[in-house]
Amino acid sequence: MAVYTEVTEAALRGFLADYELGELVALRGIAEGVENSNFALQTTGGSYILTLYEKRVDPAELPWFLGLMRHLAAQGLSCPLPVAGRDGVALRQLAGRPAAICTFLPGNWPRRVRPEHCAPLGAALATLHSAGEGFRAERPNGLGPRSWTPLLERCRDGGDAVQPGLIAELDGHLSGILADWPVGLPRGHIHADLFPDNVFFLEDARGSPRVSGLIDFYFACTDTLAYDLAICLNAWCFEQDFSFNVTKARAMIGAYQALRPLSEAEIEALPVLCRGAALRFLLTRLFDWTNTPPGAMVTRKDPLEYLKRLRFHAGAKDASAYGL
Ligand SMILES: Nc1ncnc2c1ncn2[C@@H]1O[C@H](COP(=O)(O)OP(=O)(O)O)[C@@H](O)[C@H]1O
Ligand SMILES: N[C@@H](CCOP(=O)(O)O)C(=O)O
Repeated sequence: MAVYTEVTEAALRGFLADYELGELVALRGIAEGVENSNFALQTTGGSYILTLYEKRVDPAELPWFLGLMRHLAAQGLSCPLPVAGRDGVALRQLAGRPAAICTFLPGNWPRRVRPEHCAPLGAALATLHSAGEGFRAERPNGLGPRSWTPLLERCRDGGDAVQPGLIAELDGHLSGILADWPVGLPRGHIHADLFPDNVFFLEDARGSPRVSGLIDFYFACTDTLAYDLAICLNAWCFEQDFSFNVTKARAMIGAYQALRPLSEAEIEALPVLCRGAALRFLLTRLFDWTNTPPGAMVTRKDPLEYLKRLRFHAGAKDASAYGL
């Protein structure tokens, strides 16, 4: 569930009075999502998304996220555009939370990823990376390699209850990844969570999917560009039995490279970037799994799905495992 904070009609009407969006028609809570409370908002002016930022997002970072989305949208990327109130301010307060209204994007995220989704996704990722150029402010990756040791420490007590021997195995992966982690690769603003549920598609007249929008920029940060590709390889290219689908990977990387060719160093680093990306999602999922009291407002996801991915990457000798 992802409506953690309820909004009364009176509070919403008062909030909307500060915008030029017309009158309230309907507000519907959106069950999907993990981090924030999201609502589909309809006014006489159109359709929007209202987001109330919950405790896991640092309010001090919201201007950076909203600024990045505004920049990307201005570059022509289809992403939510924060809507400003009459005073020009987009980040406001509602029901005791920081809140913003963004434009509504059409399309649906793919419940089942097909190879045909992967080329448009690769192209959208490369477009996002180049659209981010020129947005001056940087945001360090709070979930980058330096965070993984303390995160694993915080999972140490409960981890082996999830799977016996898990912590020792993760200790081994973590030290290997940190030892091999590349430095000096091209950097820029990355999405850092571009999972299928954050990418909307529409089908063209011939039934081929095309990306209609990218959402959920609240993990975005300034980091290694190829690491974003590694996150997508993890999130899009494994089948339900956790076998790796190299056809999907080839399509994704090929379309990415058509817009932003990878350097030799980036290609060489791909296996360790993929290992790191798998470990990052494993650790945050494991943390939520082991540290979330029953009834808390966090949607838990299975950490072991990422252990299977991590083992695949650990066995990859070089980038040929990804079809390169
Ligand atoms: N700009 C948007 N346009 C259309 N739907 C959106 C938009 N933003 C969010 N949504 C809807 O809200 C859901 C949750 O959004 P998301 O940003 O992933 O939440 P969270 O940050 O809590 O994980 C999405 O799956 C989608 O259905
Ligand atoms: N993609 C992450 C969880 C973050 O969820 P989101 O709804 O904010 O994309 C994972 O799968 O662990």
